[in-house]
Amino acid sequence: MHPFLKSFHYALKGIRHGLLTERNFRFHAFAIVVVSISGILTGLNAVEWSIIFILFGGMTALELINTAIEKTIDLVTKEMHPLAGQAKDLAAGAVLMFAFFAAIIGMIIFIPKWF
Ligand SMILES: Nc1ncnc2c1ncn2[C@@H]1O[C@H](COP(=O)(O)OP(=O)(O)OP(=O)(O)O)[C@@H](O)[C@H]1O
Repeated sequence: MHPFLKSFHYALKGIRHGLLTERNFRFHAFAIVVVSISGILTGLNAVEWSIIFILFGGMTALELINTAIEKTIDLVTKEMHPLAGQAKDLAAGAVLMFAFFAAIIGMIIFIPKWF
């Protein structure tokens, strides 16, 4: 297989693994479907769709990175260690920060169109 196709294949394997095993990733995938249907029904313009797609990409990418960090820490140590806990909490905090601001942006885009 061509090296480029190989990396693409591994990346798809990672996304598939996330979908099959990570509850949070499945939640984000579900949210993408719900927001996309709402966007179609609401009638967003090109700029609004572009912002929404950036949020979809950012949110799912961050969730996958968070999972990768969790797995790396679990590989490095099975012991309880304050640094391991902090690293996991920081990665989870990064996801939460993005999700919080994504929700605010979503409200800024959708709410004025509904009322
Ligand atoms: N090796 C460790 N040392 C210290 N604290 C840890 C360690 N592993 C996990 N923790 C603490 O427990 C929390 C939850 O850990 P972890 O995310 O691995 O469990 P989980 O509940 O299975 O998460 P998820 O459902 O997202 O897979 C971490 O955020 C961290 O605070």
